[in-house]
Amino acid sequence: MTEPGKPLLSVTGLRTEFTVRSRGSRRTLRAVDGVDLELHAGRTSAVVGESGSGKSTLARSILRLVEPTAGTVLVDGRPLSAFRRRRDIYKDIQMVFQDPRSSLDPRQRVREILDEPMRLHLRRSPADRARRIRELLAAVELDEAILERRPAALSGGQRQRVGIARALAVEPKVVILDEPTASLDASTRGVVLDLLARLQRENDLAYLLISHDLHTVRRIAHTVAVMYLGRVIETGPVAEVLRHPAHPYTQALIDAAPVAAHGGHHRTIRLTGEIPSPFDRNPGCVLASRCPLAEASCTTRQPSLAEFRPDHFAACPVTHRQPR
Ligand SMILES: Nc1ncnc2c1ncn2[C@@H]1O[C@H](COP(=O)(O)OP(=O)(O)OP(=O)(O)O)[C@@H](O)[C@H]1O
Repeated sequence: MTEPGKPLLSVTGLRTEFTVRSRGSRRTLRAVDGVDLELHAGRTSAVVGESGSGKSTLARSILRLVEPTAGTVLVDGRPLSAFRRRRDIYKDIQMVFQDPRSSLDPRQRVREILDEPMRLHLRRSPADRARRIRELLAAVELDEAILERRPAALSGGQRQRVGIARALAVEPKVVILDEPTASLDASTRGVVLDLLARLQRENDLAYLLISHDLHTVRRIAHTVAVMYLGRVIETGPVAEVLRHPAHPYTQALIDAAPVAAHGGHHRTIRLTGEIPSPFDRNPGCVLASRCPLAEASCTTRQPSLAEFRPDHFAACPVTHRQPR
């Protein structure tokens, strides 16, 4: 896809497998299956998909919270495997979590929550850190009175602002936003999304937005990758993919949240059944067992991403062939 400049984060062929006990034996579950992704300064790439599609495992693999089985991750051209200690990664890549109630230490006051990442990752004097804490509070529009409070004494929106300020404290290049507004009510959600967009512009941050919500994706993302059972099945600029979804799975996702289509037209796709167990894969397309358009070859050959329209890629030869 045409993007300005060199990528800040580049993921190639990322695969993450878990060995789990199932029906009395040890089996391998492939949660992320050959994902490629690029993030650019000042831009947001979203990853969407149903629960279980592998979005969180992808984020955790990038941060090395789980060890990937294969693939490479480069930050500003430098392989993550070359970082001596895992925590050195967090100087460059930070994460904003879905639920700040569980990701913020309930015993710490906000001042300690914001100071800790700077103590761990930056060599700054206490006076510098205190100045930075004031800057961070102003950036996320919180009052300094909040510094002496603990997370339980904050509203949901205030807690998530603290989570965002903590992520920005070390001046990272890349921020992974894992469902950043899922725990917030509808009115706070919009305010926090606007705040994230402003902070991105001001700091030239690259965001990886993990979400199942196409409204959020449409609001702040520039590009989107749709994941299903560990694979990216469609990717492209957000407006283009939402208006002209190529893959039956993306079409079904949009049908479930019609406002996100933003005036686009596509046939209505009804998938049958549930997302299958990641163990019961056929050698072909990951969607074949649920897809109304599936042909015989879909169960035997795994389709790869091919350009559907300019900058827009989809892994479905059936829709590529059909008149639209
Ligand atoms: N630590 C683990 N051990 C074994 N299996 C796991 C582990 N973490 C995730 N999985 C499995 O990997 C697959 C992908 O899960 P993942 O949580 O990445 O999906 P997701 O798209 O983020 O879902 P959600 O939106 O519910 O968080 C699922 O089948 C899940 O059960």
